[in-house]
Amino acid sequence: MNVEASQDGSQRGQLLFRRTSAACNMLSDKLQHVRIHSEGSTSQLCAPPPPPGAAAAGAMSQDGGPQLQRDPSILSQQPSQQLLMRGLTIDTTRYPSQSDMACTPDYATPVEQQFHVDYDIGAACQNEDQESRSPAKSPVRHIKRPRHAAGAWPGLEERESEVNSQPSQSQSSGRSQGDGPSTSSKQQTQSGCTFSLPPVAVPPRNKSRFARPHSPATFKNPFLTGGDPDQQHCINSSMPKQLPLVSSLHIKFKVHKEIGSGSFSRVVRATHRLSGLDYAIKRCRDALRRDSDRNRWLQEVQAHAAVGAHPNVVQYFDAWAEPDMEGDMMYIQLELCQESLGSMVATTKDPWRELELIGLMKQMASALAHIHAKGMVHLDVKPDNIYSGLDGAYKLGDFGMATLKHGHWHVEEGDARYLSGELLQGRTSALDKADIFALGASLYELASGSELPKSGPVYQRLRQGKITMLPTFTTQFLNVIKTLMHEDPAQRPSAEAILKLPLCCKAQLPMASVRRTSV
Ligand SMILES: Nc1ncnc2c1ncn2[C@@H]1O[C@H](COP(=O)(O)OP(=O)(O)OP(=O)(O)O)[C@@H](O)[C@H]1O
Repeated sequence: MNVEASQDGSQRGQLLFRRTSAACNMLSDKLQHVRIHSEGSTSQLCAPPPPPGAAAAGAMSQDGGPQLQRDPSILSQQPSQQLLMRGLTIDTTRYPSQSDMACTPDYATPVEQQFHVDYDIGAACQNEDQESRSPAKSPVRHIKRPRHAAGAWPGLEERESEVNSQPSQSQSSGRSQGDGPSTSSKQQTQSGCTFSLPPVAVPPRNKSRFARPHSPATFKNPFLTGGDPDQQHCINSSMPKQLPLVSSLHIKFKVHKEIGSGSFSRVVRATHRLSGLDYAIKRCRDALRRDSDRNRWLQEVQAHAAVGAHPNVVQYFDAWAEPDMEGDMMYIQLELCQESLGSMVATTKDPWRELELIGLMKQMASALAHIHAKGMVHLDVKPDNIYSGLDGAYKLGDFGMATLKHGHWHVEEGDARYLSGELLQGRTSALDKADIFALGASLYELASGSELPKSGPVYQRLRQGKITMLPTFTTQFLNVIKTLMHEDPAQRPSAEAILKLPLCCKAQLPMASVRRTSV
């Protein structure tokens, strides 16, 4: 160490700073057993005696770190075995002998101030080039330290302690003695000073401790594969369960208010945290415990997903299941719509105009034509399941009853008010026409402004296609409704045929007339 300074007291702080930096150079890099000449005497830097002697003579610095002291009386002694500085172990037995040392006298600093070492050597070593102002060329060879994220891998501490417990490498190059930045967390200086680098991120060895959970099952969607009945029921209670700490719903979405509920589900408006888009998230009312309930939900998801995108179908986006203490919570992420026509009718008493209803018929026929073309049927068409979309179109939703047109699956009965006569009799040969009957019944309900009966003579008459004439509607329109509700399913037009009816062709799509309410 080569320090030149006057004895001017104002420069002592600077000197101390320089000395500190220079000491860092020495300690981190090269030998350094330092002899200091001061006030005509020679003293040797050494470690304080180990405990219990350490308790005496201010062996510890204020922050608890050990403090190096001058001890002229031990000039002739061998250096102590270790210097302990801020957790760094400096093995002084590896130091060169005193005769190897080249030290520069320090005439400027009072003895007490010299080498009051309570700085962080590791940090100082990193800044060695910036900090040191010694005119002597620094013999430090730079040790490249890999950038890392400490603790980036679980088990890193374990790995680090493994590395640190290895025997010290011999002093030689000043470069890392390890096998590359990915494995070595210990560095040696030329002097043999050994200090630990912060741990380098390496994958854990013990993979079993970090084994991934089972991958969930991947289901075949029978609505896409043509309806192999064996594929219909796939979810069962033996699926692996892992209770999530936080529901994906709250991880992925900011949940706002509930916007609706049905017999099986609750629906909330939620904002996707990443995209900022709003969705309707449909969640089962209670955790599902029975396989039959899980499969009913799965069938709805698969049917809705298989339908794909259509401007008059509520868009399906995603679905997931989360194990719960009680069973399984199921979620479906859907296009957000305004309220359903059913609840709109209940809240606003405005009668529907013919043009509005023709527009609705046309859009629902388009949705059904799309669904039927996919070989599927909805089987739950009703005002409660028709939504006015935010884009100004009507949307058919709720595919909980959807099934295959020509499948041999069990057909569940939908809402009795919209159920066709043949389904009541258990005839399922023309399921697509049951959707057409339900559409006719829905239009008639909106036109009449009163709820359809669930039973009784009027109920039976409607199943025979006998409807009451409504004065505010044209005969042409009412005849179309009568045809849709024809007793014989074969006499009902297909969804495609409805779109070609003169009434629909004449009418402009009254998209702007979609009744809007706030979500
Ligand atoms: N995509 C959506 N956008 C806005 N609101 C929705 C949406 N889907 C459903 N809702 C609201 O949630 C309510 C319940 O939804 P849905 O009818 O699908 O549930 P459900 O349990 O299947 O009902 P159901 O009793 O007919 O079986 C609807 O009446 C509607 O008010």
